[in-house]
Amino acid sequence: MSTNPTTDRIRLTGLSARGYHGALPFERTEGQLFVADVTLDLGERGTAVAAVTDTLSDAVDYGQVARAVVSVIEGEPVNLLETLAERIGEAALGFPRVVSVEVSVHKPQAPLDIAFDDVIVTISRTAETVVPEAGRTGLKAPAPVAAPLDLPPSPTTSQPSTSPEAAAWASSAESAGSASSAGSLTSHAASPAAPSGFTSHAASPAAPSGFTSHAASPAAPSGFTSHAASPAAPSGFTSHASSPAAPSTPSPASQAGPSFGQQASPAVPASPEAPASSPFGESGTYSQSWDSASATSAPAAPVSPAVAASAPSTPAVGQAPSFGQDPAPSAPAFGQAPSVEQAPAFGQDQSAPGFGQPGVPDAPASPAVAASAPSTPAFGQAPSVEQAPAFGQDQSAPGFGQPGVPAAPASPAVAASAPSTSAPSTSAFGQAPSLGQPPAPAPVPEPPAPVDPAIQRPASPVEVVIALGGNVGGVVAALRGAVGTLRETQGLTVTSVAPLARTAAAIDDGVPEQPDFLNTVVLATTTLSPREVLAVCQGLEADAGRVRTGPQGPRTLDADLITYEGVTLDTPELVLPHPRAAQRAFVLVPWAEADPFAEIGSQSVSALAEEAPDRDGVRWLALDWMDSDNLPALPTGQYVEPPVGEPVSVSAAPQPAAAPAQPAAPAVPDQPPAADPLGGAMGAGLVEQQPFAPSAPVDVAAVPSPAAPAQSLDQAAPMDAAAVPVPSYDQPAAPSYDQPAAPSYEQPAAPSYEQPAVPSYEQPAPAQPATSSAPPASDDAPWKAQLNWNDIVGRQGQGS
Ligand SMILES: Nc1ncnc2c1ncn2[C@@H]1O[C@H](COP(=O)(O)OP(=O)(O)OP(=O)(O)O)[C@@H](O)[C@H]1O
Ligand SMILES: Nc1nc2c(c(=O)[nH]1)N=C(CO)CN2
Repeated sequence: MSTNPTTDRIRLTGLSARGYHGALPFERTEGQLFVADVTLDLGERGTAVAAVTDTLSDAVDYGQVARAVVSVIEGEPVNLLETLAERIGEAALGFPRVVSVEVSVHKPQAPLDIAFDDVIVTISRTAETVVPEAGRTGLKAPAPVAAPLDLPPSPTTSQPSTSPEAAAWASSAESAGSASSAGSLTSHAASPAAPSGFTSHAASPAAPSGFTSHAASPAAPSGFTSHAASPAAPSGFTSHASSPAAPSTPSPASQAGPSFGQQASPAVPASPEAPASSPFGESGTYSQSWDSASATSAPAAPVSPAVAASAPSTPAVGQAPSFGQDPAPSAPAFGQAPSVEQAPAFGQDQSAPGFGQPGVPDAPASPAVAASAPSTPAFGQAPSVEQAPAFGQDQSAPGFGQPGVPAAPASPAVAASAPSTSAPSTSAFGQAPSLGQPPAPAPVPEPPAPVDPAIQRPASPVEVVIALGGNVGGVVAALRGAVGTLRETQGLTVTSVAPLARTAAAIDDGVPEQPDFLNTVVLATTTLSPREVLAVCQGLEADAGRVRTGPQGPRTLDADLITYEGVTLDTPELVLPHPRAAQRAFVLVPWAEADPFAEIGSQSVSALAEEAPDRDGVRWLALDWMDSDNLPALPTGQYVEPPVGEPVSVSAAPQPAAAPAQPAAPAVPDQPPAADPLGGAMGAGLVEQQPFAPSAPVDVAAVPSPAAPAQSLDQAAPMDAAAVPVPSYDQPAAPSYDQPAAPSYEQPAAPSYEQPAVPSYEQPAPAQPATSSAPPASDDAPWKAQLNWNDIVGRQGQGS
């Protein structure tokens, strides 16, 4: 790296946000996680002054750097990681005292069709080497976060320049000015929230000659003049933007031209696709209804759709909506700042790796995901964060600061509320207000502490539901591993593990067919915040080496947070309850098994399960799949279309389901991987099904062993044995699971039958031969092995 190890440096790692970068169309519409590590080289003794004065304005405010980086990630989409890294480098170099920078950009969810941990592009740049991109003329050093974002000055406030925020503003201004390198620096800094007529006189005495700021934001009210725009750009830099992506990334909100005091913050590089294109970006509100956990709940002021959608990139505070709009001091407008949620994260030490996810470094498992995803600075930004750990939550909630659980988001949200509630006589940065700043600001009525339910930890454990599924690779192992990890995750207690369900892939029309899934649901209680639980889920996926080839492509492990007790949420990062869970039998069926009285959105999970469009795709359930040594040899079994016209009245109830075969069923056990029975490729297993012998059809797969019997969802349903030609165990052609010949994923012994090399999902083996009564598996979808129709569960035993 070009940063010099002998010089002073600041490192920010795991800065995470959702971006829409990539060359593939779905990457532009769906977005994905990007993580940045940034090392700022401050030169020799670059921190010395700050260390002596202990004053933020003499330091590089890493909170602002973090926000700037996230703004770039959430900003204008680019094709390449290289470009993204370059822009982040530009943003970082835009800060005073930063002489060079190393940037690593991670794309852990990159659309590769093989398992991988991460894709990382690392660049090193110095101020001199930053090259403006074509089409970005004049944007050499985008002001990372325009200082005005710190300031919610109000035109209706009698003493705008003396508010705490103004003090912070002035502080920032001074910081920027004093830090500015010699030379003319013109900053056309956007000022998203600057109120009409507001003029900042916070010019720094140290501001270099020629430093001129033009508030260029479309939302910047006329009359606003800032002499303290962005943090100083390096020598020779001319900044025309307050935010890297702002000028070229019109967000719906910005285009809507919200007036000052309203929710949207146009100058912020809102995620280009959010809200319109974000899969979860639909307009909506989030609200929270903590029961016992609402120690510091904000007035659940609904967030406007625009805000909710663009929350992560909306510098709420700076908007000063409450000041401009609501004369009431209690200004619930503060409560609407989804930003609040986010601010704290940046004030925190982001260096801590993921929590509860040992071995999953930066990306999804990192608390940074939960903590830093949003870029919205709240209330005076970082300073607040560092002040008040309040939050009213149990900061000692297990899960942090414990072995394997780095203490990262220790006081995540907290501080959000601090700024204006803390001593107003002190600048928001906690600095002595004497450093060229205006006099101590007059006390401003305390707004209610804003609370973002996404990052709020409950005071006492709440129930959560996590759905797990996968259809590529060693899914059984992945699912077991995920449950094991959840059990070990501090702050989370697994209370129940649902049966394992084999389910047909529920995918939209037009999406290529893919192997059946194995799905389950984990019930737990937690003291983690919703975002933290989401981060845990994403860590599970990373642990499993999640493979994704597209939005609905097969995956090694998908872990979704289905419900979090008492919280509804609609943000790009997290929607609660999960927006599609109520229509997904592959979630509802196992969930209902684990908790027959469960509800989602006040509806019975059991009832919804029966109505779900993919209900017929639930092929069987295995109860003790976590511990059983007798899982079906075929994790996804055989697929046999139900006999047409034949009344089927079979359930997979324990007894009949244990009957392993029907005569008509093909004998096609999968080959378990010889070396790693649990880690074998599930997809491969699906495509490599081979008959023992055409003359000895065996239905091994689709039927759980007696030890792990298929579980009828409708056990009360009478079984019409007569209508079901279910062979007995005595049938010689139907080997039981006790038979050594029956391969099992639990039985490492290599199967005796000969198999070709294990094909991969991408390289399917030849289709299985059909039996007399079963339709042949198609060549183009060999995993779609025939389903034993008596393995379909529920529906009064009717297969479909
Ligand atoms: N309740 C939630 N649980 C999990 N992820 C969520 C949730 N709400 C929003 N998300 C976001 O959805 C994004 C995409 O998730 P993921 O890639 O798992 O989707 P998917 O598996 O393709 O589809 P689905 O979410 O329908 O299973 C994640 O980055 C995450 O931030
Ligand atoms: N059967 C099944 N189908 C799916 C599943 C899943 O887990 N099981 N997950 C999906 C996206 O997460 C899409 N479709």
